[in-house]
Amino acid sequence: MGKTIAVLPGDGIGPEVTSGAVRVLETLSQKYGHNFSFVKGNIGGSGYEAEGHPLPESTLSICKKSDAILLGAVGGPKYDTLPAHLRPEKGLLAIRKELELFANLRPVTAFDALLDASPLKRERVTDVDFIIVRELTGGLYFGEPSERRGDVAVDTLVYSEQEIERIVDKAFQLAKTRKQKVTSVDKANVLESSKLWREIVEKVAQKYPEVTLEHVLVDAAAMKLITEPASFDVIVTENMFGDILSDEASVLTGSLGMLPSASLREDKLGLYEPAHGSAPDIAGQNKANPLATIMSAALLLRNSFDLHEEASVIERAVTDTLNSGYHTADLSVNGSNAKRVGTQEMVDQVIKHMAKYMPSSISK
Ligand SMILES: NC(=O)c1ccc[n+]([C@@H]2O[C@H](COP(=O)([O-])OP(=O)(O)OC[C@H]3O[C@@H](n4cnc5c(N)ncnc54)[C@H](O)[C@@H]3O)[C@@H](O)[C@H]2O)c1
Ligand SMILES: CC(C)[C@H](C(=O)O)[C@@H](O)C(=O)O
Ligand SMILES: [Mg+2]
Repeated sequence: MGKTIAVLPGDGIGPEVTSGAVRVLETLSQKYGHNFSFVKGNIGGSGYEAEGHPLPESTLSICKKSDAILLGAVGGPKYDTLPAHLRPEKGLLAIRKELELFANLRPVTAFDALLDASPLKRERVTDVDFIIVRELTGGLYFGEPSERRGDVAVDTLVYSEQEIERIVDKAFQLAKTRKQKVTSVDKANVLESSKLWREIVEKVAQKYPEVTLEHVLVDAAAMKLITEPASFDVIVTENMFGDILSDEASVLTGSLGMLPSASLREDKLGLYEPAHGSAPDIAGQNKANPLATIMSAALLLRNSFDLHEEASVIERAVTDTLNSGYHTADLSVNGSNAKRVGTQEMVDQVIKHMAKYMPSSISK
């Protein structure tokens, strides 16, 4: 199958981790005879440096012509003095909005090899396997006005019924294929937008009688992620709550470098990126954990290309790599087989472990 993947490395560790994921995808493309082609585009601070804008027109056009998008990360202190509309993060928000990528899926899985890498007790993180469904194109990030008025600053939190309904429906659809439980997170004791959110969740839930629904206020949800993380299946929430809770949830897996994500819309085009940022503190040092981006590539194969076997080759190879003791410096792994390696060596190990699950010659 000829498929085009737009690759937007971005800033900081973005280029290091995306190049690793591209090597993984190239290996699969070759072994399965898929003929993937990769087209690079600029985004974020590097978009501004190369083309004067954090989301250049050329990048948007490449993405619109592609079958899927793989993104690294944007941002960094060297861009802090840019005017607000040229900041790297604006490029990321703009691509999500322009392409209507309203559903951000962030799976949180505790790997056996990393149960002691989390600061929580291993009993607590054993069996952690949930997914955060974060609304991605509404809420405080996009509401107008968002401005300064003298010594006052204003941001606006807006949600329409339709925006809530489509993300909540996505969450229930997913729950049907998993453990049949949805936890809706809001702040309905205070916010009007959350009251509407809860009403719509109740309405959508009626279509899915087989799925158990619970409502949890966001402050309590932040606590429960630590005290009862294995009790969750699908968590659905608005944009900013989802942003904050997903970084918190990453700690259960051992590192922010372990959390992949898929940003989806109604058709097959999707944008796949690690949940982490550009990690300026370790950029360019071959220290970044590439697994979140590699696992995002697996989500790309599953969601945009329906290549489930190929996706599971990646997922099994990641598990085997970790089981063999290989890990990057962000993961505290101490067993007798522990081997600390750099970004590129970690990618090499994943590719090595993929070999045993792939056909030895081109089969399609
Ligand atoms: N999707 C994105 O592009 C995205 C997401 C979050 C933050 N950002 C941007 O990134 C910049 C830095 O933000 P931050 O420092 O708050 O968050 P960050 O996620 O970049 O880093 C937080 C901490 O986690 C570590 N870390 C993150 N990813 C890692 C990986 N793959 N391997 C090993 N360690 C990793 C970093 O070294 C750092 O100590 C900011 O400009 C921010 O706006 C971008
Ligand atoms: C960089 C920033 C705009 C972004 C967000 O808040 O959505 C990031 O934190 C993320 O989680 O993808
Ligand atoms: Mg975030």
